[in-house]
Amino acid sequence: MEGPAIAPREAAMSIRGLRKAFGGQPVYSGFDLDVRRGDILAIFGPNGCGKSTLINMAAGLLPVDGGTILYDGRDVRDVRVGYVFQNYREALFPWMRAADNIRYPMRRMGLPKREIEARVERLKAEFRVRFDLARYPYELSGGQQQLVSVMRALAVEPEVLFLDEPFSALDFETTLDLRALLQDVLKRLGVTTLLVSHDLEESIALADRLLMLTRRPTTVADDLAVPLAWPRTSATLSELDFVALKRRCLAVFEAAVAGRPVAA
Ligand SMILES: Nc1ncnc2c1ncn2[C@@H]1O[C@H](COP(=O)(O)OP(=O)(O)OP(=O)(O)O)[C@@H](O)[C@H]1O
Repeated sequence: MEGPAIAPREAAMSIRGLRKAFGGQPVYSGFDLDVRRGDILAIFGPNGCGKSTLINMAAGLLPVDGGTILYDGRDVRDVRVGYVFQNYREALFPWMRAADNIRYPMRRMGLPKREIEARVERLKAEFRVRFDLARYPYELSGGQQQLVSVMRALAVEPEVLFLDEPFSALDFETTLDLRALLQDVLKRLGVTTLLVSHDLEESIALADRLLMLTRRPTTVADDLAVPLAWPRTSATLSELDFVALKRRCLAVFEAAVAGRPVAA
């Protein structure tokens, strides 16, 4: 029997009653969140409100103190995840050539060599890579290294992708290039993505949905759909809908930083 023409977009990720504290100071105390399959969710909020903590727990890198984080009912250990760290300099294995960095998680998965090479070639084409992947990370620019990190994260064909400040260590030109490539690939693959960014414009430009957080103990200050057409280009940033969204987000952010309620 054939499946439905349009796949149902039920919750891919479901967080219920999440609790986390550091040194007795609560970061999350009873936090809930649902993320639909294929959505790009940007998480934005004041410094230290717990954005990295949230995606690290969701990615299974950090234990929760209480509550559940499930992916269609599955624990994160049973889900293929990709993770791109902020600091590309520390994220890649320096003793491995770029291509071997990308192959590494696929080798760990036990994929056949032929499949590994096919995926490397596919990623090279997807990201229009023109530099030599036989080089070592130190022989590549920052943007090229971060691109290799992104390719490595996608090589496992993740069900969920976590991006923690993926562009923050890059110059503006490289950021724009990598952002454009990434949105293109993510939208085509339809991979559920959680993005932490300190840049409000970037968060809006890349997201289907923007989650604004409060100061600790962290709650949701606002949860906005970003119904702007894809692809989003530099022209998108001056469109009226974009500017209106940004204005609203700024008001929410200022209220969150000041610890006061947001005006309706
Ligand atoms: N391993 C840890 N031990 C103790 N405190 C921690 C630890 N990790 C995070 N924290 C604290 O928990 C809070 C949330 O940290 P987190 O890095 O998640 O915030 P963030 O919103 O990502 O911050 P930023 O905007 O500065 O990147 C901060 O106050 C931080 O100091």
